[in-house]
Order: sequence, then structure tokens, then C-alpha cells
Amino acid sequence: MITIDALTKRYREVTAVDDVSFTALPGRVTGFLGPNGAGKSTTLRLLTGLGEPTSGTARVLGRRYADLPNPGLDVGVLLDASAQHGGRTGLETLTLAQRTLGLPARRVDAVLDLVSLTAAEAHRRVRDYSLGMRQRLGVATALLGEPQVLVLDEPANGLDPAGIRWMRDLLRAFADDGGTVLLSSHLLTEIQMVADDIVVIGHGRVVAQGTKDELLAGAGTLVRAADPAALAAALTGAGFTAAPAADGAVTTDAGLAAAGAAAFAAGIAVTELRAGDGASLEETFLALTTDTQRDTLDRASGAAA
Ligand SMILES: Nc1ncnc2c1ncn2[C@@H]1O[C@H](COP(=O)(O)OP(=O)(O)OP(=O)(O)O)[C@@H](O)[C@H]1O
Repeated sequence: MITIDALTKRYREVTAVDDVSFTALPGRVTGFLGPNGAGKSTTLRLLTGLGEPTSGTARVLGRRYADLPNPGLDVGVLLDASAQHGGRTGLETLTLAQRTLGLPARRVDAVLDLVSLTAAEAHRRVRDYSLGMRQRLGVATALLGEPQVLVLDEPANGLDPAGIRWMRDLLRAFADDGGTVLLSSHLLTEIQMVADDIVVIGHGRVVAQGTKDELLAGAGTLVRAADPAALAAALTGAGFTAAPAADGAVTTDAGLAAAGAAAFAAGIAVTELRAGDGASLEETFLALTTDTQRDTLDRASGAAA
């Protein structure tokens, strides 16, 4: 369990994290989604003891990270896979962590196996690893102490599609086993694939949070008919929203069955009826975060100056 309560971090004039509150529950994968500069990394750094909040609290298993007796046994952390020491082999990296945590040597083999790094790869220097291999090694290090909680910052960066699938399965299995997973990403599709709960952050503030199903419901239903205006009128007449798209489709907040029924009741033959697609969902999230996206603001103020 992770509890973030009114967390705020100010750097001089920049408020990187602004009154952020959310909970990541055991047995669930919580996705922390936001554009670049939104405050994800700062939040995760505060959570894992790499900085002091200006105000508010971040707790893992009810305690501040710094107050955990041997944090590596409670929480596995991967914040920046590219920051691992390039001169060490993967095996040396893991062995060092295993000794620091006071774990039996067999844990090293166990986690190498878990992340599918071969013995030959484990003997190579990290500087010769691809980013995807570094992510696997970072995940292996995070899992060494058999923690109950995993905190991962953009873990899918550098992974190929098979690697992304592997990561998704690993996080799913970890949560299904009762673990708590918090992972950040700036890509909705990545979060959508694995998260049960989603917290959306923009400009340091939480702009939306809920279960994935709740948030995806915002993507609505796509309905198409020969006369989109009549279809839209039927939907709004039945008490739903109706947004006609340029291609003649209409997006509505009605569920699939309700949208079909509203069209049927108005005598309209539907030619397409399906859940709103990922692209429109991506647009929803972009719209949600664009006003609060720091880069956009910076560019805008730069252009105005
Ligand atoms: N040490 C620091 N000093 C000053 N400003 C900082 C510092 N660390 C972060 N910031 C600022 O805080 C804001 C949030 O940064 P943060 O790295 O947490 O965002 P992010 O959501 O993780 O984005 P990214 O994916 O680009 O890392 C940014 O505007 C960043 O420039």
C-alpha cells in the first residue's frame, strides 16, 4: 500500500508537485500517467526518500521510506535504469545489492531467471546493455528483496513489444500475488494495458483519478448511421451526450446497449456500434493534461515574450 497525502514540492519558483493525494492498493497496478514535466518523477523520488517534501506526506506500508528498517525488503524501486553503473556486470550489480540487503546468494539467480537475463548476458558489462536489458536488470534489482511494493518510473522505456508484454505480465502477476505496483508513464496506451487504477497528473496536480474502467468510460461509445445529425438528436433526446466527429461517426457517453437502444427507438439503423477507441481516449487524456502541461506553458510563455 502506498499513501500519498497532500504532497507538495517546490523548487524556488517551480511547484513540481502540488497538493497531490492518492492511494495505490495491494493487489492492484496503479498507473501514474502524465506528460513530460508533470511531476511524476518528483513524486516517486519523494516517495522513495530521494528528497524531502515541502509539505504533505508519502508513505509506503504506512511508513515514510526513510523510516523503513531495510527498505529494499519492503519496496522495490526502479527510477532510472540508465543510471546503473556501466562498469559493473549485471551479475556484479545484483550481487552487490543482494549482499547489501543481507539476502542469500540464490536470490540473484532467482531474479535473473524472473527477468529472463541469460548467464552470458549477466556476465556482460552494463555499459554494453541495451536500454531494454537495463530495464530488466533494474527490475531484477527491485525484485531481489521479495518486496510487497514496486515503484517503477517509466519501466517500459526502451523495451520492444515482446519486452513490454513481458513487463505487463510480470507486473500483473506481482499484483495478483497481493503486491502493490505503482508505475509511471507518459503514454496512455502503456498504462491502459496494465493498470487497474489510474492517477493522471498535469502541471504537478492530480487532474483525474479512478479505476481504469471509470476513466475509460470517458472514451464513450462510437455509433454511426447514415444520418449523423438524426443519430445525435436521438442520443441527446435519450439524455446522453453526442459529439459528431468529422467522419460522420458520433461519440456518446451512452453504453453500447443504451446507444443502440436510443437509435433503435428513433427508428435509426446503426451501421457501426463499438466502444470508443484508444485514439479518442488518448485525445481525452491529452485534452485533460494539455492545459496543465508545463512544456506547453513554457513554450507558450516563450512565444509570448
Ligand atoms: N531539482 C529540481 N530543481 C528545479 N526544478 C525541478 C527539479 N526537479 C524537477 N523540477 C521541475 O519540476 C517539474 C516536474 O518534473 P518531473 O521530472 O517530476 O516531471 P515528470 O512528470 O517526471 O516528467 P518527465 O517524464 O519529463 O521526467 C518540471 O518542471 C521540472 O523541471
